[in-house]
Amino acid sequence: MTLLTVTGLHKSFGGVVAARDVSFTVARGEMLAIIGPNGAGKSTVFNMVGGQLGPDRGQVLIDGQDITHASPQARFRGGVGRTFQVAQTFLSMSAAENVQMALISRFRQSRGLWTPARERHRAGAVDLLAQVGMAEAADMPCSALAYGDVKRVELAIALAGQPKLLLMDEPTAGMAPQERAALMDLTASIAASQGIGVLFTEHDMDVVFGHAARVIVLLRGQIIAAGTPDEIRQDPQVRRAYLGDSHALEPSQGTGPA
Ligand SMILES: Nc1ncnc2c1ncn2[C@@H]1O[C@H](COP(=O)(O)OP(=O)(O)OP(=O)(O)O)[C@@H](O)[C@H]1O
Repeated sequence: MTLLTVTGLHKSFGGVVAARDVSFTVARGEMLAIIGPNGAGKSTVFNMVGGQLGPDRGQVLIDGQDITHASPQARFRGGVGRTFQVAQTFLSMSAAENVQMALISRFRQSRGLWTPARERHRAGAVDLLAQVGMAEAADMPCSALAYGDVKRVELAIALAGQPKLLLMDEPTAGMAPQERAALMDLTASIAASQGIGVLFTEHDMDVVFGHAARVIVLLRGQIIAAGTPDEIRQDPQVRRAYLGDSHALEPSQGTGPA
């Protein structure tokens, strides 16, 4: 069932057309990757879905609701969540406290005002940490966690907002190959079991081909191919777009799909 519908998005910066008539959909539970060479327009499209950038024309619908001109905050309330980079996690706070902060912010108007801050949403936070395999580390400061574990906490923080659509910008940047596969396997299984659509940008082709259900390829602002990882890997136009870097489309040894 379709969750996100993007139709005819267009954006130019001066003379540069960064996105040209971009249309695609994301279904509930589906992992969709946006790829393309440097400057292809990935961030531009991603930010028009997230609300950080307004399109010149085109439309973004979530669950049939037109959010084209909604602020990032309004989109968040409408079910568009986003994972944030490690810098925005409070490293001195414990894993549980970080997730509690996200829950407090989600429920801020209504509940728990008589509960001491330390206990507020503690159970909910531990439950979310359990979903990402981090319940045991609930009371450890994030600064003491391995990088891959911080990424799991970030995923739990994003899930605290109960997103229908999760936007992940380069989710595995800076991670070791085995950690990348584990994080993306976890994301895919949570997305499938909770019916969350995931839209992600990624430079690592092992992550893309191993974990996306579908891939769209941008070149100079336009979608030149859309399909399953196998279809994309074989597509002559895609291979030409990556010319000079065609090894990028081949799986690297020992780090392929889990
Ligand atoms: N704020 C801006 N002002 C001017 N030009 C911009 C701006 N943002 C993007 N562009 C241009 O739009 C085009 C698409 O950029 P975008 O960042 O979306 O590509 P990308 O695929 O995300 O690239 P990368 O993989 O290098 O991050 C590029 O030519 C870029 O220089």
